[in-house]
Amino acid sequence: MADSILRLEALEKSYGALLVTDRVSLDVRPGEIHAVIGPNGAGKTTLIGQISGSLQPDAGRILFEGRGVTHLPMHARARAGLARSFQITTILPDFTARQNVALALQAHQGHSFRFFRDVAKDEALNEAAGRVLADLSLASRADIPAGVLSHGEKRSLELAIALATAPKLLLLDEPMAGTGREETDRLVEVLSSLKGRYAMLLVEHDMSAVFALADRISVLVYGAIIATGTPEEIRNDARVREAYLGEEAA
Ligand SMILES: Nc1ncnc2c1ncn2[C@@H]1O[C@H](COP(=O)(O)OP(=O)(O)OP(=O)(O)O)[C@@H](O)[C@H]1O
Repeated sequence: MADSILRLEALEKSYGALLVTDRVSLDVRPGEIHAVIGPNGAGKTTLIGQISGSLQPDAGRILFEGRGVTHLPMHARARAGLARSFQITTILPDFTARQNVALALQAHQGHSFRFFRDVAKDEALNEAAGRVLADLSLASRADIPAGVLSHGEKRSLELAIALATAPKLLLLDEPMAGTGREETDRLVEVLSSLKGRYAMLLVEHDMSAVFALADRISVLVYGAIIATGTPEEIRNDARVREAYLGEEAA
C-alpha cells in the first residue's frame, strides 16, 4: 500500500516448539517513528532480524515500498534503503569519525574499502561526510579517532554511518542500550531532529525515550502484537497496562 513504507503481513517464526513471532502484522508510514516495545524475550530482536534479513520468517510477507522483500538477502535490502543501526559494531576505532562516515559513503557509492588512501584524499567525499556529522551534532568531533568518542557520541556516529547509505527506513535496535541519562537525552534530541526525514522502526526498552519519540507504538507480548496506537492510546490501553506497563505506570 502506498501509505506505508514497510508492511509486515502475518509474519511467523518459531525456534523449535517456541513461537517467537506470532502472526505479526504492522506498518510503518513514511516519516513516522514507529516503536516496538515489549518485555524481555517478547521477540523484538527476532522481529528486527526478519525485517533486516538476517533471519528468515517461517510464514508471512514483508513489503518494502510495496515490493516483496521477504526472501531478499540483507545486502539487497540495505541497497533498497532499509538500514539497520545499533547492536552491530560498525565503527572503526582507529579511524576518525569523518573517515568512518566517508568509508560508508564510499561503500554506498559502490567502491571497495581497499582504496582507503583515495578516500582520505577525496575532498567531495570528506565534505559530504562532514555534512552528515554536522546533522548529528558531531561536527566538532569529526577529526578525532572514533575510538575516543564517548559512548553516546559513538551511538550518534553509528547513526551517521547508517545515514550515509541514504536509507528510506532506519531500523533502530535499542539505540539507548548502555547509555546514561544525559546521553539518552542527547540521542532523543538527535533522533527528534531527524524526525520526518526518515521513517524509523524503533525497538527500545527506555520508555521515556519511546514515549518522547514515537508517533505510534506497537506492543509485543509472547511474540504477538497486542496493541498498536499513539503513545496516548497505548498509555491508556487496559491490556497493555496489564501485560506490560502496569508496574511502571503504578
Ligand atoms: N537462536 C535462538 N534459538 C532458540 N531460541 C531463541 C533464539 N533466539 C531467541 N530465542 C528465544 O526467542 C525468544 C525471543 O527472543 P528475542 O531475543 O527476539 O526477544 P527480545 O524481545 O528481543 O528480548 P530482549 O528484550 O531481552 O532483547 C526468547 O525466549 C529467546 O530465548
